[in-house]
Amino acid sequence: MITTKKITKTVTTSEGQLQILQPISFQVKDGESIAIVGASGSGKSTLLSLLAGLDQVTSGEIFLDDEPLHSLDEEARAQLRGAKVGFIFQSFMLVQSLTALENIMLPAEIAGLPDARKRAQAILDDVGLAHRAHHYPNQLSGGEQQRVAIARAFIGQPKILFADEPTGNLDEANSHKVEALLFKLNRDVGTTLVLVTHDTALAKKCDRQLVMQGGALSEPERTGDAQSREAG
Ligand SMILES: Nc1ncnc2c1ncn2[C@@H]1O[C@H](COP(=O)(O)OP(=O)(O)OP(=O)(O)O)[C@@H](O)[C@H]1O
Repeated sequence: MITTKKITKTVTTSEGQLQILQPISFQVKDGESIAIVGASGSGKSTLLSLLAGLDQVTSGEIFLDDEPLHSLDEEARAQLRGAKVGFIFQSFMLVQSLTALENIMLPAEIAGLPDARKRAQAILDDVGLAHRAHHYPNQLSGGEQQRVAIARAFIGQPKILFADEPTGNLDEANSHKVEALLFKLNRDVGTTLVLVTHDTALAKKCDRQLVMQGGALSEPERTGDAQSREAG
């Protein structure tokens, strides 16, 4: 689903060029769940932005579902994101002037999918919030807002979902609900999951962890859960 070949990122600062990602190569299989972990400033969010096509690599190659992201311009990357990619952010990023239902319908309407309202209602039901359809984001708790954001990300049935600290703003109970939902959708819809997280419990539930250190990837670490699944 994702292949990166020696991707790097260099930014221009007032003190000159700064390489924030060293050459990084790895693969993510179809349907896999991956946690990108590492200390603050190690380059996790930068890597996620490149993988999701939100930003462009300085050098190297990235293939997303066989499409060469590195050679696409912004418009083509936006088109690819619209067709195949879902996003979830720590800060939910819901449109405050739209209800929960309308927020979920929005990407389906933009994509011109038929029955946007019906689909949105069904998925709102899936995330356990049918009774909140006509509430605005500021009338919902953080956990509820993140479940709306997950519903919005999944309405287009993305092949791959990127999440930056999806449980970062949530208490333990809500984190568990959001986690359960992400892995349920990963299983049921077959969506590949790529998460950046500081939450070690969430990272351990993924098939694999990619550990970032100083802008580079240290050896991928096998998770206990994945190993015991294999053993069992
Ligand atoms: N546009 C930029 N200009 C200069 N430095 C940058 C830029 N973007 C990122 N950096 C630096 O690159 C490094 C990696 O940043 P990044 O946000 O990817 O780290 P992170 O691992 O996601 O951190 P955190 O866990 O704190 O969110 C940091 O030292 C950051 O300050």
